[in-house]
Amino acid sequence: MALAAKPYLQRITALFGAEVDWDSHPYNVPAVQALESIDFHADVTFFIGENGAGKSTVLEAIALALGFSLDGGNFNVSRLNSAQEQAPLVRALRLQKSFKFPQDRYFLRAETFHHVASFLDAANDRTSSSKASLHTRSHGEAFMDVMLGRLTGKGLYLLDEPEAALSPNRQLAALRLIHQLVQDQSQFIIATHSPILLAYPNAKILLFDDTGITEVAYEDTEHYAITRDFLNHYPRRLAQLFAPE
Ligand SMILES: Nc1ncnc2c1ncn2[C@@H]1O[C@H](COP(=O)(O)OP(=O)(O)OP(=O)(O)O)[C@@H](O)[C@H]1O
Repeated sequence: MALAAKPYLQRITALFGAEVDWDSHPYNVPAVQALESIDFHADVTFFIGENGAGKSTVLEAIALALGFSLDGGNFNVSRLNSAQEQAPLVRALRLQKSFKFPQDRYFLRAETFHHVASFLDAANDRTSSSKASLHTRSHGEAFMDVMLGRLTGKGLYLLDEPEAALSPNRQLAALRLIHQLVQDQSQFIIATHSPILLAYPNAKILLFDDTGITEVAYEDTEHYAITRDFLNHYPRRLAQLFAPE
């Protein structure tokens, strides 16, 4: 049987040393405390969970361990970002990778997208569909430009809440793009709250919560259940929400 190129990132294992202070960030986050290992799906792995559950903390540590900048972007941004601050969790992570390197890599974060856009403008790296400065585009347009224009396939892509900038319609477009890139030998690891993105077929969905990190089925996620219930019954749910105590 031929060896599979994907997943490029197969597994992370956390080895915590005796020096770890479990009372301080990031080790006081329950999902980090419970982190032993994560096996990634060859196509798409999602990190989900409440705000503050630790999704970005773990995704960021993986990104840094892979050589990305904290700000995100590709490896060019990483190399030119000398102010790289090493997150402590990185030191605990061991990465198990495929024999094959991805041809493309990108760490896309809504939070720091402004910095990456500035870097790309300064480098005059305007390969986006608009060919314009990313700063003259809306947040969502610029985010979509990066996804459409810079993710070139056969890649390993880490996305942190990509939906933050995207309309529901653009989230559908992002889903289609993710599918095209998966079919072109790409792997995604995505932290998200979007019930639209989470619908990606056969993805591995990992729920971060107080008990640790567990795999869940799409229709068992709160994202699916709450959104579906609210949209189907929103007048009643609004009345319940706004009722006096
Ligand atoms: N630099 C920091 N110093 C101390 N605590 C931090 C720091 N960054 C994050 N935290 C805390 O760590 C916890 C996990 O944060 P993280 O950003 O990983 O959550 P998240 O699951 O990505 O949340 P969200 O869905 O809101 O983005 C939170 O309680 C947060 O307040």
